[in-house]
Amino acid sequence: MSRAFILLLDSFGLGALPDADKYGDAGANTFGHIAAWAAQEGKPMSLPNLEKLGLAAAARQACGEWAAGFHQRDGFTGAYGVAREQSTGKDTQSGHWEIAGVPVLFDWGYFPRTVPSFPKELTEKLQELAKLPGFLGNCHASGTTIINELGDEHVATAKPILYTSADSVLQIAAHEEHFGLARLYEVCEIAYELVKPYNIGRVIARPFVGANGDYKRTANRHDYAVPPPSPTLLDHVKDAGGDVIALGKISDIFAAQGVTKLVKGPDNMALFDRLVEAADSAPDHSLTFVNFVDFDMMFGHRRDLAGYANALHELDARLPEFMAKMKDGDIAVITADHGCDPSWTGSDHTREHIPVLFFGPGVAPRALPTADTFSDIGATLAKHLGVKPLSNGTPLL
Ligand SMILES: O=P(O)(O)O[C@H]1O[C@H](CO)[C@@H](O)[C@H]1O
Ligand SMILES: [Mn+2]
Ligand SMILES: [Mn+2]
Repeated sequence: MSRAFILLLDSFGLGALPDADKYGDAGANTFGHIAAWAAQEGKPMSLPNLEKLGLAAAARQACGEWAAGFHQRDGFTGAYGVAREQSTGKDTQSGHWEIAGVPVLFDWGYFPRTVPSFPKELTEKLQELAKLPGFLGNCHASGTTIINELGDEHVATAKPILYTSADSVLQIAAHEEHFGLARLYEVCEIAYELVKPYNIGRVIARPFVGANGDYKRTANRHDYAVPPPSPTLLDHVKDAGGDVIALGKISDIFAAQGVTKLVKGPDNMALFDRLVEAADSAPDHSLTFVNFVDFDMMFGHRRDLAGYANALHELDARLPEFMAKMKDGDIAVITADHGCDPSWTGSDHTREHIPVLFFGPGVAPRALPTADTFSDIGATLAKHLGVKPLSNGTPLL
């Protein structure tokens, strides 16, 4: 058997990158600040399985300090280190594509922090083509906050809520029942075509339900993402005849390029169930790639330290279940795509190192040098699977 598994904890950064000051993120540290908060609260974190793989030692490599409550110096079972981002952004697509061998070296388009945030030509055209009465929002916002602020007016007027963030995104929130889910998707498809000249990475449909100032997003989010500009690890595996199993939002992030099987799940633990199933059934020469989105969406952006810590504990507790399913010749890596420090100002991502924790029956435990690009992860897996080498990155093992 020769299979590969990528377990990506969306936003699980291990400390600011050397260039973080350019992003307003000098000193950001997703893991470090969660651990410090937990220790201060008198309930220090314990992630025995991740720590054994080298998580805490890797975090120390990134930021020079032990995370509060963590200190394992030997007895590791994984090959551990950290990686620096070569892409110019700190967004999900840049992080994932770079891991898969395609760093984003061009600049994404971003919408300014003004109100309105979107160019008039764009909103006018969208209003006309989608036959809408107008828009609400048209600003930078946190998605959960803005639906509660503007939800009543949206229901009353049928004007969708348009917003963006520090990412290269145009997000459209609308009520699933009053506005209609199919209608929201239709508006997003039109918007996806219209944002092309602005070099925007994704249009995201953000359906919600509820009434009277109390609204909640549903699991029917849909991302309309631009495809990676050149072949990624996923394409290389698929081209070599291997299965590429995308769990959670992976298929959206790669615009389905290189994906042979897509499995969604409502939350981290459901996705972990799907991962364990994939470990059982994925064929030889396959790549299984899972994105655990709750870390970012539910806790990082929401600046919820307790929720993030709890989600880490939950994931750590289930790792042995996955490990028990690994077969000879399998390799897995635990990593992330960027940071989203829940102690940081604002609600956006933070520019950080990501963890690189390789493990599996044939992986000799060791410390790895800091990787200069996330692509070293994909390059390592391409080598392991014996597929065409990636155009970026050097194998770490
Ligand atoms: O505040 P919400 O809507 O969750 O937005 C977040 O989700 C988007 C996509 O991951 C990012 O751009 C980020 O801003
Ligand atoms: Mn992300
Ligand atoms: Mn995010």
